[in-house]
Amino acid sequence: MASTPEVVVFGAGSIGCYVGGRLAATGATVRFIGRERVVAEVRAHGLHLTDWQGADLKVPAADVRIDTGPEALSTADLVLVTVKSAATEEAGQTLAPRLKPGAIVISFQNGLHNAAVLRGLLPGHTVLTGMVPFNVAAQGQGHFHAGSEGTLEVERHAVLAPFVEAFTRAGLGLKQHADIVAVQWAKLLFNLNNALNALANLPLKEELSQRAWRRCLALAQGEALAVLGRAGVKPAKLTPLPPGLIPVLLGSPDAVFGVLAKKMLAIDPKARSSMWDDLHAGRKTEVDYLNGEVVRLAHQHGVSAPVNARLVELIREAEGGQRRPWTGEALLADLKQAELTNVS
Ligand SMILES: NC(=O)C1=CN([C@@H]2O[C@H](COP(=O)(O)OP(=O)(O)OC[C@H]3O[C@@H](n4cnc5c(N)ncnc54)[C@H](OP(=O)(O)O)[C@@H]3O)[C@@H](O)[C@H]2O)C=CC1
Ligand SMILES: CC(C)(CO)C(=O)C(=O)O
Repeated sequence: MASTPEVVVFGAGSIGCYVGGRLAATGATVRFIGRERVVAEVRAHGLHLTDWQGADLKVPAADVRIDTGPEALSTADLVLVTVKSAATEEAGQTLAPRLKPGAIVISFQNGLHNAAVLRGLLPGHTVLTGMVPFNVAAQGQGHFHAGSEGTLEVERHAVLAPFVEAFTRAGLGLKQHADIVAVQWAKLLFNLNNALNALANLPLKEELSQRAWRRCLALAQGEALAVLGRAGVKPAKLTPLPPGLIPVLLGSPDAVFGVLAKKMLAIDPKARSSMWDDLHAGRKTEVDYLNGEVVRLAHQHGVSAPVNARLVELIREAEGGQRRPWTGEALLADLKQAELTNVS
């Protein structure tokens, strides 16, 4: 490995530009691979990375190495895969013939199986599961803003040692976990809100400030927790409150929630979920990799998950162009009805 390891971001979008941009702005050697639209934007404006706590970093256009082609992969020591889940297989196929021996790959994606998909396509390489806890919104003109807190998390592995300092210097952290599956499930419980946020068509903070939307999330999480219990999966504790108690907190009245869940509401007022981004841009969402995983696990264990199945159905409907103007109350009634009739 060269004295300064080379990091390549595969999938320069919100997460890729933000994480890679902060690494580049603080001295790491980073190259980006992305689509023409993002490449043109970043070449024109450079990268501007801000966060909700006031961090403000820039990489001038002349210093950003970004391309649509995969050439940068051949010299990468570490590849961060930051495409949406449906694009993981194609990403792996692009990486496979180009990575040099010993190159390491981290999947910084939501969902459960992206690293496994990459591992299957990249035998001989160490592929690690990562987790991004914070929200990033693309603001245009190369500006990416992180609207909530958290440090990057990753599966524990000795190969990470040469890279930890760069992530720390960038203010991103790189917390290593022995049980990354537990971390992924804990994150997925939060990501059950992605579908709700997309249907609400509201910023996350506004949505989570309304009890009816929180009660929808409590229903989806409660159902998922019951399925996890049945499957013997214990989600990690990523917040001061254990995962099992979060639905109770979510169900509390607005005034109580506002006081008890200050941290959960410490979100940039404009931030929305990545699923809202996808629906808004007319792209297929990751709902199958989030709520769909709860439905699949339920079926594997001989039970059903009607609330999450209904959310998958509603998001598919919205992907197909049918956008209903949901209120939290109307969706809550719909989800309770799905639970009652229990067809999933
Ligand atoms: N945004 C957020 O706040 C958070 C997102 N995440 C997760 O992080 C992952 C990435 O999300 P996000 O950054 O929002 O996604 P984006 O859609 O913003 O970024 C992914 C980018 O990769 C591009 N891409 C896909 N395939 C290729 C390819 N073969 N070659 C080059 N570029 C490619 C996409 O282009 P195109 O769309 O044209 O295919 C897109 O521009 C997801 O799993 C998401 O759930 C996790 C935490 C927070
Ligand atoms: C950070 C969070 C939970 C919400 O933005 C997310 O993961 C997403 O939008 O996909």
